[in-house]
Amino acid sequence: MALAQTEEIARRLTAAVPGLDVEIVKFDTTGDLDQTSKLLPHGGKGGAFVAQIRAAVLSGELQAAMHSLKDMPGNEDTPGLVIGATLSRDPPSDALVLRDGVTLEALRQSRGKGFKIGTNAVRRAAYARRLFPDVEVIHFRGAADTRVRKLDNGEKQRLPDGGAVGPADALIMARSGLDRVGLASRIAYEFTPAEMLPAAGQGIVAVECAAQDWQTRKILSSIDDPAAHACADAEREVLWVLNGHCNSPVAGFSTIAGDQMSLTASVLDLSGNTIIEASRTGSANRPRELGRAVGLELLGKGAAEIIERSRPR
Ligand SMILES: NCc1[nH]cc(CCC(=O)O)c1CC(=O)O
Repeated sequence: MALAQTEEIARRLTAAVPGLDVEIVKFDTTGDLDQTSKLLPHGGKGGAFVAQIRAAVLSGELQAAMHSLKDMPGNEDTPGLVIGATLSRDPPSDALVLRDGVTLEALRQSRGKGFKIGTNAVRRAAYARRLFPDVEVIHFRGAADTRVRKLDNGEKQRLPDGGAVGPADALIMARSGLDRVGLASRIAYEFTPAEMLPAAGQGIVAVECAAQDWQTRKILSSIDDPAAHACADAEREVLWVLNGHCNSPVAGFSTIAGDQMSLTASVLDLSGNTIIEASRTGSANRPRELGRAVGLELLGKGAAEIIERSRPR
């Protein structure tokens, strides 16, 4: 998936800047190699996948780095780096993938009783428990195609403690991720934002570069999508205000209509029993202001306490 996204950036750059020579450099991060452990020991999802690549941009070894915006920590900045471009947003929704023989109907009617849903995202797990209160959510990770293969083969997922869970009956995954690896046909159902609010930045590919590398910044600005960038700013401002961490179920999703932007964000506890939501509309030209207002409203409703309870120590 990461390679597909990077190739897309390269395609857009070559189209926008005639004569530009783009070389793609692949990184095997610790996070990629370790498919059993939870991601937290590496410093969280962002820590695992992002730190090594960022160091290469800061040292000048790379001019730019591709990130899924959703995976970039929203509660801390990397000094010296900026997001030089965000590509136009792919569909931000989460999707349900089922093994042969399972139907959405059966899941809904049973309230999930007797079924196992695989995901490693705390936000998807919390929303899954709200939608299907009796379901068992199991830890499931790996590349998108690997996860689907494990589902189809009825394979168990190994856990860091040596145990195993599964097999899964269903998975919840990003629709955009499934699209990018050619598995869109496996989408049995696409959750609406009302059912499962997307993660901040979901579906947006970001290109990061050195703040002082003006030449690269100029080149990247030619592939920047201002609407996606504004949504990214609004949604990430919520994370910033909440000091949200990678183990906290936080969602944030904005849309633009004309000169107005609407932003909804939520904070859940890990069980999905508690949910706090805030929704506002404001000027699309001031996305951070809107993000700040929504974030502060969530704090006013008690979001910080829920977030701190799930913070890894
Ligand atoms: N954590 C992995 C990851 N990072 C980005 C996406 C795809 C969605 C996106 O582009 O935001 C995925 C897969 C998934 O969440 O199922």
